[in-house]
Amino acid sequence: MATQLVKEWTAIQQFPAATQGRLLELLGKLKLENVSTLTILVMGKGGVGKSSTVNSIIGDRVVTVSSFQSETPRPVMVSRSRAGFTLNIIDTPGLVEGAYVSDQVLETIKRFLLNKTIDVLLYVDRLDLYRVDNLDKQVVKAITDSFGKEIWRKGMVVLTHAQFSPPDGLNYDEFFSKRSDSLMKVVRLGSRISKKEIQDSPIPVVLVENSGRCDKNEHDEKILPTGTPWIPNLVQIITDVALNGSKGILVDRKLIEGPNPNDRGKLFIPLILAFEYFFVIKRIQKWIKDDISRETKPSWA
Ligand SMILES: Nc1nc2c(ncn2[C@@H]2O[C@H](COP(=O)(O)OP(=O)(O)OP(=O)(O)O)[C@@H](O)[C@H]2O)c(=O)[nH]1
Repeated sequence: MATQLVKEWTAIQQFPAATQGRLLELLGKLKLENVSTLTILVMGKGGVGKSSTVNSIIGDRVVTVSSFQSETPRPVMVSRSRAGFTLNIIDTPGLVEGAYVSDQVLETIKRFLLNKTIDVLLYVDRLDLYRVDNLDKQVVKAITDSFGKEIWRKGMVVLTHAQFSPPDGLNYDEFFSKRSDSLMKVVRLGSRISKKEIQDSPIPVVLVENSGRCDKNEHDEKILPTGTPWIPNLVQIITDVALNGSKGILVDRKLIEGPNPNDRGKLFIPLILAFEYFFVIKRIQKWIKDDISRETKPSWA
């Protein structure tokens, strides 16, 4: 297995002093809790801003951002170390091809993750969209089927394009809450997590604005329309999820080669055949027999 190149996280110095200070504070908090490595998995549909978010967190253009569907559908892990702490971020290709979740892309991601432990899952989508549909549910379901329902205990929803003005004078907070509610519903349905489980351990929804034209505060930090500097806020919530007490997800062979949930139905095939035999075929045979016996024979027979 190729050794992962861990570079020094020098790009952290590109952040304004206030952001840098906050990030170092958060890394210190993780180290205090004996967490010296953090592996973040970034997943979602294509073009939603996964790679841009990875670049924003690192503070450098470490992965390619494209307005078009990426040409090399392979996951990439970026590793950076700072003061004895290692941050790994795994960027993955969009999960949707055409109108379906691509099994091939999923398989590539699973193989790439073999023997890695996922500490945090960033499920990325855009804020500036109005609808969720069955495909969103299928994407969440595919992640759940691949890594188990527990992955969502380490999950957070990241909404890009946060510097967006809702139409028709709609209130920003109201728009955000509607969008996050509808996405959370999809996450709940696709992950088979009950309402109660979500209430007990909510999945955080975090806003991100990767555009170079993002507004800044007086400390030169990129801010959300609400005024919150979003990079420290995002890393703060990543830290909270990392330290939330649930175990990280170890992607081992058993997990990726385990029973394909799509095969589960196959167990019922003998039962269905037996049902068909006794309740359908037998019944039809009986009807035919009864019909023959009831038939009046013609006089010449
Ligand atoms: N305005 C704005 N544009 C963004 C934001 N995030 C990403 N973009 C743009 O959206 C396009 C797609 O971004 P990517 O980061 O490549 O998206 P992706 O999800 O990694 O895409 P795939 O690699 O195809 O899966 C690029 O043109 C980005 O510049 C954001 O927060 N705000």
